[in-house]
Amino acid sequence: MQTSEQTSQLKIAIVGKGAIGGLIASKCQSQKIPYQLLLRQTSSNKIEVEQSLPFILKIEDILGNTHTLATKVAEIGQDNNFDLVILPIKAYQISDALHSLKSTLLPNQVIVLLHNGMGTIEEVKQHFPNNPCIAGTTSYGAYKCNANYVKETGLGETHLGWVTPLRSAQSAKIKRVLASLLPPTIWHSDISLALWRKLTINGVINPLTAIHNIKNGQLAEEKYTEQISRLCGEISCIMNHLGYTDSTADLRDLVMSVIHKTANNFSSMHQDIQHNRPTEIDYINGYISKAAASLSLPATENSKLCVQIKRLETSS
Ligand SMILES: NC(=O)C1=CN([C@@H]2O[C@H](COP(=O)(O)OP(=O)(O)OC[C@H]3O[C@@H](n4cnc5c(N)ncnc54)[C@H](OP(=O)(O)O)[C@@H]3O)[C@@H](O)[C@H]2O)C=CC1
Ligand SMILES: CC(C)(CO)C(=O)C(=O)O
Repeated sequence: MQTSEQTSQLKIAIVGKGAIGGLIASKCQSQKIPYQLLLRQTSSNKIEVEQSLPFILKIEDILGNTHTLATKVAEIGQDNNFDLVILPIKAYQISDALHSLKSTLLPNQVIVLLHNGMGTIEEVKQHFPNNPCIAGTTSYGAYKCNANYVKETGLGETHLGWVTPLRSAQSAKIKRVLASLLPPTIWHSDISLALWRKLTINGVINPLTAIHNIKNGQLAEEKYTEQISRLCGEISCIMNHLGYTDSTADLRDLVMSVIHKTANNFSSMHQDIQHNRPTEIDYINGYISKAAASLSLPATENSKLCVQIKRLETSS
């Protein structure tokens, strides 16, 4: 395959046509970065995927302006004409997507994980031990109104870092391009710390808002204070064993600041439960509980939330 390494611009592939994927596509389009969507066939894109026709995606930006994208598409696993592939999909969807990419992905192609939760880096290392890999997290907000319409609901920031580095001049170019997609972008030499902090935010806000059927801001009420502290305590203990210094108070302050900043949001897990969709609980509190068990540490509060969310998933 001819990559664009020595020639012009990087070519980007985006897996799916979801909320965050749609936002990234619109940023590629506006910055004239060559990109395509890698889709699985569904009733809403069967013709485009089968006949490689452009997929029409409308993006409403934060100012309310609508942009119509006619995006190039390919079926996931059928095309590898790109330098890096971004996976802005749910954590529990990563395994299937990696499986689809397995037969076509070349060892020099970069994998970019961009989702809530943790545990998928291990899946990438298992399936693609030689591929360069970047992991990240974003606090941008986007909502998929229907199969072809994505609304940007909040500007945020993006944290990225190499988990398996690419040792070539291409690396700086990749960093530059990714930094322009969901800015501002903070590059980390150890992305794990940023991922643990985001995991803490999602580990507290997401399950509690889903269980109590409330907006993020309602978690500032005093009746949740002790439980939030206990959850942060368990996570801080794990992080300290992994060499990070964040205390219970540091994590609680971080979570409370996001509760205040996103007071009017319904968390993604709240929305998943309300719409009878699977949640990312296994990759959030489930990951925390497993990490605790592997270090022989307690995670009673996190495990309890897993059980409660699983119950809601099966009853909805
Ligand atoms: N939306 C938001 O505001 C935010 C989301 N996040 C996180 O970002 C991640 C992505 O979220 P979001 O964009 O909302 O998710 P969406 O559910 O909107 O999008 C997921 C997309 O992935 C596609 N997909 C799933 N599996 C595959 C596969 N095997 N092959 C090809 N395509 C696949 C889906 O395709 P199909 O259309 O075929 O179902 C869908 O288009 C999540 O971890 C979320 O928690 C983080 C911050 C904010
Ligand atoms: C930060 C937060 C909690 C914002 O709602 C989020 O990431 C989510 O809902 O998944």
